[in-house]
Amino acid sequence: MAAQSLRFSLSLFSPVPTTKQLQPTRITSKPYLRISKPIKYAPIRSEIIAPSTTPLASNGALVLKPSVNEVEEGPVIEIDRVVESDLKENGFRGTRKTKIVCTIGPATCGFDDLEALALGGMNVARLNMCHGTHEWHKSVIEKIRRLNVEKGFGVSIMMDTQGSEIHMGDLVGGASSAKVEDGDVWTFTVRSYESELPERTVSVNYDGFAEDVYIGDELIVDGGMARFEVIQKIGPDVKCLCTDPGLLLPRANLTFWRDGRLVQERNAMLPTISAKDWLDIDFGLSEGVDFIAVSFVKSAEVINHLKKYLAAHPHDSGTYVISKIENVDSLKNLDTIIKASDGVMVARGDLGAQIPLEQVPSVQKKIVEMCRELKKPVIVASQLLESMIEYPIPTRAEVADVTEVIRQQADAVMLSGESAMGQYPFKALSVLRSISLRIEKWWREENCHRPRKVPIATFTSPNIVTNELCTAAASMANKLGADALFVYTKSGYMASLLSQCRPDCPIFAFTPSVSARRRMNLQWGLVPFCLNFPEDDDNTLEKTFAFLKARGMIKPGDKIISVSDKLQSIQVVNVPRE
Ligand SMILES: Nc1ncnc2c1ncn2[C@@H]1O[C@H](COP(=O)(O)OP(=O)(O)O)[C@@H](O)[C@H]1O
Ligand SMILES: C=C(OP(=O)(O)O)C(=O)O
Ligand SMILES: [K+]
Ligand SMILES: [Mg+2]
Repeated sequence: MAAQSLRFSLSLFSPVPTTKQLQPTRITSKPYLRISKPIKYAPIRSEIIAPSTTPLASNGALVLKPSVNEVEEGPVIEIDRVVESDLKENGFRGTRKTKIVCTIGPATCGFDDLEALALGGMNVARLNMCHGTHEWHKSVIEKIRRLNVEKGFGVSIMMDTQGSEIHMGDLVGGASSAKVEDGDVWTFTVRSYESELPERTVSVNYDGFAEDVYIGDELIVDGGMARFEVIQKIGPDVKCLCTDPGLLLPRANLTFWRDGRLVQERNAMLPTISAKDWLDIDFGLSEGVDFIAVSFVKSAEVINHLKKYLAAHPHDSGTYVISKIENVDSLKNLDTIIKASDGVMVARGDLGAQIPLEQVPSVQKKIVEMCRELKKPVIVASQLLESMIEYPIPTRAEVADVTEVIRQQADAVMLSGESAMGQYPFKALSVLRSISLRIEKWWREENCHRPRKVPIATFTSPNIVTNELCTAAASMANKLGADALFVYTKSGYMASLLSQCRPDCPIFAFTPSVSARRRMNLQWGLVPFCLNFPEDDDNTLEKTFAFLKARGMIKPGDKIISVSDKLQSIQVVNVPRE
């Protein structure tokens, strides 16, 4: 029996491809239609060519200028090398559609670790600003950029704010965890200690905490990692008796319950984006991050405010704002929050501390469905493979949970502690990849397409036409058994509409903008390419075919459905022999 299950595990969770198995990804040719052999992989310029109409970021990392090399070599198509290898190995339809976000932490911050994650299929690296210094995050960002540039990956970067819910500070002596036993008395304090905290003392980030809390309140750490009862208040110190033993982790979230109900008033006084968060956001912008995930969003206002701030910021190149749904207020305002955001994260960790755990699965399902209806990408996060922080294989229950997320067709799944500080980050990634491939295949074979009802109010009038065009193209692709959908897109909007239709075939999204390419990394079924064809070019499709053929990515006879916003047209084309 043991041997059987071992065999099963090994075949299900296939190993990460090695560097050798993967081909370089650059496709370059001169002239356009006569394809020379792909040139040798060259040491790379910082970023890609943009047409003169693309707004340029003043951030060094994002300035889009053609290098001398490109001018000489002609147009360039860039695709993440792992995606390219996936397309070749698994076939177009078999290419993984669900995207993977990995939180980077001490277990994965080395260059080789990041490379292994990129090889294993990480699409987006998440940096959690609850932890680490700017210096630490900057070095991770630099390593990822270097990997992208030198090794041909297309990994995007998401910065996740700390937010200002009530949470603990670091533990005494910088410990990574502290055990609390039944009957222990701990002090939760708002005092600031110049030197070391006394034993059994925990600092709390919210100044009003000692005044607001009542004797008899229940204090829950991280949704139940440990529980206390407030027994005494002495100025800034609140003495609490442990009623349910467990583990305290640094900066753990705290919630308060009175008469069996979550106490929320005090949280309402805290800003969603704290002073620290604004500094982190400025840092993220100067580093050119692709996504900013905002923790503990309560309403759409804060997202609108942040988006205005980004639009006016000299370093912004269209950074996407992701709202994390993780508290009761966000559930009350879901519709407006989703509409205001560029994407959403179901942050099940904190969410599970604020609503009864048994409600989390149905809330997740509802949010994923709403995001599909409102055409916004959605990430399902936290505890997907929690046991893999310690063990090399997941529990059957975790496999069932991930399976359900993939069946719900969320855009992305996320690893937190599993990749940040776990013992098996690469195995955890491989498990996510294997389950995605398996369940997506099942979905295609069972023909599970269901037309989605889309509220018409979601679209402004020009977008209604674009939406109809995309819906029709995706439906044709399924009915005609197309090998791929092609879309030429500047901002990624049309690609996003196609992705929302969840077609059987991959969507090759060609964009001149490197930042748009990276933002598309979060969306289901999109295969983002950077492509620098001039905007007024009439032979874009033929040239694209020529490049992809030279690369061995398409072959004569492949059926392609190409969608163009400019011409408001759908073309069905078989890749020509010449
Ligand atoms: N940048 C980092 N530096 C150190 N540890 C980190 C970092 N990012 C994540 N971790 C560790 O991984 C754990 C899980 O990550 P995550 O779920 O993102 O954070 P949290 O537990 O604060 O919600 C954290 O509790 C922390 O121990
Ligand atoms: C993703 C989450 O947020 P964080 O890890 O930042 O607490 C969560 O709470 O599930
Ligand atoms: K966070
Ligand atoms: Mg959270």
